[in-house]
Amino acid sequence: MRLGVFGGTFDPIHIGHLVAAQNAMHAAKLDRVLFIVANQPWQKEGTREVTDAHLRYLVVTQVLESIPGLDASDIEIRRGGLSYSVDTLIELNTAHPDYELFLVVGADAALQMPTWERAEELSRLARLVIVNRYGYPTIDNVLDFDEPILAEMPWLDISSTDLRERVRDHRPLQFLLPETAIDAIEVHSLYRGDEVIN
Ligand SMILES: Nc1ncnc2c1ncn2[C@@H]1O[C@H](COP(=O)(O)OP(=O)(O)OP(=O)(O)O)[C@@H](O)[C@H]1O
Ligand SMILES: O=C(O)c1ccc[n+]([C@@H]2O[C@H](COP(=O)([O-])O)[C@@H](O)[C@H]2O)c1
Repeated sequence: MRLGVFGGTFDPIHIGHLVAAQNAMHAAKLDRVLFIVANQPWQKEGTREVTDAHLRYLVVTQVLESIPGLDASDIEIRRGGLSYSVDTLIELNTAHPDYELFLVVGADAALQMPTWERAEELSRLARLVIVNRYGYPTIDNVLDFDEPILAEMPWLDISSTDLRERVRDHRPLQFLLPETAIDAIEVHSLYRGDEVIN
C-alpha cells in the first residue's frame, strides 16, 4: 500500500485540499490519501481561535465519504496535545510496517518544514510529495529528502483564511468548498465573528 499522509487544519476543508490530494495521488501513484486533521496546529496558535478539532474532523469525514481513495483520520485528535507530523508518521509506520508512506504538502507548508518538530527525522519516515500552491514558489528540495515528487495542480487561489473572511463578510462560498462543508458552516454558525488575536 502506497499511502499519502496529508495533514491540515482543514478549518474549513476546501476545493484546494481536494484537488491537491487528487493530484498528489496521481503523481506519486498512491493507493489512498489520509487527511490527517490536526488536533492543535501549534504554528497557527496565538493568531486566531481554531475550530474544535472534533467538529473539523466530522466535516472532513462527511466530505470525503463520497470520494473514492480519500479518507479522514483522527489519529492526531486521539493522540491529543500539540500536533507533530513526525509523531503521526512514527505511529503510522508502527501500525502498518508494510505500508510505504508519502508525506503530502503544499508548497507553503514545504517551505515551513525546517521549522517543524524534529524535522530532521522526517526523511527517514516517509517520501515527500510537494504540490504547487498559488502565491508560493515551487521548491524541489526540502531538508534531506531524496528527490521529492512534484505534483502539479491548477493554481487555485483558495485558502481557509479567505473562506473564513468570506463567511464573516457575507460573500459567496459556492464552488470554493463542498456543499457539505458550506452546510456545516451554516448549521454550526462557524466563522461569523472570526477574530484575529493580537
Ligand atoms: N489552494 C491550495 N493549493 C495547494 N495546496 C493547498 C491549498 N490549500 C491548502 N493547501 C495545502 O493543504 C495543506 C493543509 O492546509 P491548511 O488546512 O492549513 O489550509 P489553508 O487553506 O492553508 O489554511 P489557512 O488559510 O487557515 O492557513 C497544506 O499542505 C497546504 O499547503
Ligand atoms: O510537525 C510539525 O511540527 C508541524 C508544524 C506545522 C505544520 N505541520 C503539518 O503541516 C500541515 C499544514 O500546515 P499549515 O501550517 O500549512 O496548515 C499541518 O496540519 C501539519 O500536518 C506540522
